[in-house]
Amino acid sequence: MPVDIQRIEMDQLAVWHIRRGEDELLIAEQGAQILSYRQGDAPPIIWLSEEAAFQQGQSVRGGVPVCWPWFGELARNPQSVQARYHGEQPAPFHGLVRTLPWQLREQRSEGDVAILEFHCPQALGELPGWPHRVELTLQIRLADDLQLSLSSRNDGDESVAISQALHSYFAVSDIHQVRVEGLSGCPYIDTLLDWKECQQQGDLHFSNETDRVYQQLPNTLNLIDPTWQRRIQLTTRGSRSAVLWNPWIDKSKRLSSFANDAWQRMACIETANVLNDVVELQPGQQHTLGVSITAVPTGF
Ligand SMILES: O=P(O)(O)OC[C@H]1O[C@@H](O)[C@H](O)[C@@H](O)[C@@H]1O
Repeated sequence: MPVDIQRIEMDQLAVWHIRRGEDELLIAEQGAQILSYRQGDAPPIIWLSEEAAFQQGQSVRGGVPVCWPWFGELARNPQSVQARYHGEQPAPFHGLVRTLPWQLREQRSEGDVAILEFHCPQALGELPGWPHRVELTLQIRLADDLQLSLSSRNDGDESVAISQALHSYFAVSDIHQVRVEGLSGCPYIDTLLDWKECQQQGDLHFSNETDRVYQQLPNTLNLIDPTWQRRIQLTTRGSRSAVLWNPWIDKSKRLSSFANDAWQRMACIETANVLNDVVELQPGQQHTLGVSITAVPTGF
């Protein structure tokens, strides 16, 4: 199967365009952000907003933004994560690296597998208000599945605590029709019910705004889409937590680069290390947060 890797420009952003047979993957160098992923002429697997803007210094809506070295609002993170930030500016939502220039360190194909590795030079002691040295890399491996591995190695001489997520937006036929399997029995925090602790019973169906932090997860989740006759399977590494998010009707109107009705076409399952699953790295220690994403046809 032929593999072709090319650098293109999308408005202000440098983007890597990878073709593997009929499959297509787009990755912006800024934030090492996957923008979209599709296999052949099937509907996309990773969703990109129709209103996405490709501007320097702005996170692109959709794809897989990297949230690091904290996830969401810093003040909601464990004290160990909060204590690492000493910035004068209010702490940005979802951390410090999603709008930074990352660098492509390596691109190669091994047989019919494409491998690209990005790193974030500023994480080595130059992030504003975050005076730690971490070698931060994202390896992207495109085979029959898409594998993402976000590695952090503490190159400093003090321990460092981080929360993080691969904030993946998945394309769905209709949010009302899909469900997430694999969560049953797991505890979760419902951020929309004043961060109440709850427990999942059965599969998750979306019927309202959803913004939950699931914990103690197994390493496989499935997003089942009967209309598109497929399930998207996520197999994770180095993670026991995930954020499940859909903004629904009202919040959609407040989001940047997001059509008012786009909530019907996407669902986020964000492979994470958050709350009691945050990562503490001693000097020299490394952690990899990984997810493999694959679409499996189902016969309904
Ligand atoms: O608009 P942003 O910064 O990309 O965040 C999008 C969403 O990201 C999710 O991870 C959060 O749980 C939501 O609360 C948030 O709205």
